[in-house]
Amino acid sequence: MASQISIHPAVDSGVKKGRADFSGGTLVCACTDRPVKVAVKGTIAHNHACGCTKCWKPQGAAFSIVAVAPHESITVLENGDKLQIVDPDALIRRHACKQCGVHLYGPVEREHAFKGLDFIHPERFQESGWPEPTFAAFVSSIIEAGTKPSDMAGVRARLRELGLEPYDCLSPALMDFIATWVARKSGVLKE
Ligand SMILES: N[C@@H](CCC(=O)N[C@@H](CSCO)C(=O)NCC(=O)O)C(=O)O
Ligand SMILES: [Zn+2]
Ligand SMILES: [Zn+2]
Repeated sequence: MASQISIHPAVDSGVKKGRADFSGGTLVCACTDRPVKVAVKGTIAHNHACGCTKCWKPQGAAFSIVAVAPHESITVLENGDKLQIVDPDALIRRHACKQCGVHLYGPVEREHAFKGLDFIHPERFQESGWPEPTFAAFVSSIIEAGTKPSDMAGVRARLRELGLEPYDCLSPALMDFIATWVARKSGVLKE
C-alpha cells in the first residue's frame, strides 16, 4: 500500500501542472516581519522532490521541492541582511533566513557540472504556475532524516502514484549530464 507519510504539502493531493508561460517571480521566506524576498527572472528547470537531509523541507514533509535557475537570474530584493550560508563547505551554498530557516537560494560556485546554477525552492514563489516536479531524487536519504527503512516501499509506491519516479541519486538525465562534464574535463570524452 502507498504510504501515509507526507511527501510534501505541495504534492500530497496530487502534482499540479505548471504554466508553460511561467517566467519567474519572487521567492519569499516564512517570516511575517521583514521577510526575505528574492527575485528569479525567467523560468526554472529540473524541478524535483529531494529526500536529502540538506535541502530545506517544510515541517512534517519527507521531501523538499527543489529546482535550479541560472545565477544571473537571482537578485536579493529585500532583507538580505537576514540571510546566512548554512554550510560554506557544501557544493550548494544554501542561503537561509536566520529567523525562519527557509532556504532562499543556493549557488554552485565550485568547478562542477552545476556551476553557475542556483538551487531554489519553487513553493516559496509568491506566484503560482511554476513548473511541477517531475521526479524524486535521493529517496533513500530520507532514512538519514528518520524515516523507517520498512516504510520505504510505501514511500516509493506513493511517489510513483504521484508520477514522481523515485531515484536514490539524481535522475538518469542529470547523472548523465554530470558524468559527461567529468568525462570532458578529464579528456576521456572528446566531443
Ligand atoms: N545522503 C546525503 C545526500 C546529500 C546530497 O548529496 N544531496 C544532493 C542533492 S541536493 C538537490 O538535489 C547534492 O547534490 N548535494 C550537494 C550539497 O548539498 O551541497 C544526505 O541526505 O545528506
Ligand atoms: Zn524568514
Ligand atoms: Zn537535496
